Amino acid sequence: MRAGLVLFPGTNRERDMALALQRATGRKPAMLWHRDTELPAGTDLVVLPGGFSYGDYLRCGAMAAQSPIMRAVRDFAARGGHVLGVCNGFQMLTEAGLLPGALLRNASLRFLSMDCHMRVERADTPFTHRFRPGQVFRSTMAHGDGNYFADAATLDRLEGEGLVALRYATPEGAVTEAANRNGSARNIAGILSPNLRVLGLMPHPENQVDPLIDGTDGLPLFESVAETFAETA
Ligand SMILES: NC(=O)CC[C@H](N)C(=O)O
Repeated sequence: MRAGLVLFPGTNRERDMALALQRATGRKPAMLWHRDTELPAGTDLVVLPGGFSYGDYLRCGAMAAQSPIMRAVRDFAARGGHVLGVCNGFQMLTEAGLLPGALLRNASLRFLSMDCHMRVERADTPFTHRFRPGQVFRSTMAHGDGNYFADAATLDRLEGEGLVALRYATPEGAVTEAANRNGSARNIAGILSPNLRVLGLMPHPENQVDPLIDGTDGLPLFESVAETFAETA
């Protein structure tokens, strides 16, 4: 799999993300710069990693969504390309109109840096097929603006079309208010585009890809997308 990892001024999770992709695919991702106007030929997956792009000025992800490379990312997605946005990357995807809704300030108005658990709502997508349906996995949240919001009609459509990929849940898999630390609508942690090829999620699965650091709960996500492109390994 040929992955391209986009760096913006203020991105800070690119090394962890690069390592996660390398572990799953055996290949280093291409490091791309926000001023680039084209993706490398043969790119299978574009990854927008976490951080504080442009210092979170205006709104998280708002300025990144206007950067030159995002035009190429939009075109790539329109041609059916696969895109993964994690945390600040998810915020960019909503700001760029590639996913619906918005990430508002956490309900507590505090930056949250803590473990969380997610339940896999769809295990038949390019990003999740190595999980079992309903599987709960542990991850980490580290954000000030992770409170997923969309109007009721959009939420109903997302649910109706099966585009909610991940929900905050207890370790036992119960979708409760207490498990939803940032206040996201309907406990939504991650959503998909209608063609299932764009995934945005707030927690950081790239934190859990090494048994010696914090376990490997996040690895199936990267292995799923790597397997999707096994033929271009
Ligand atoms: N870890 C991140 O990507 C954080 C995203 C964004 N800067 C926020 O605080 O919400």
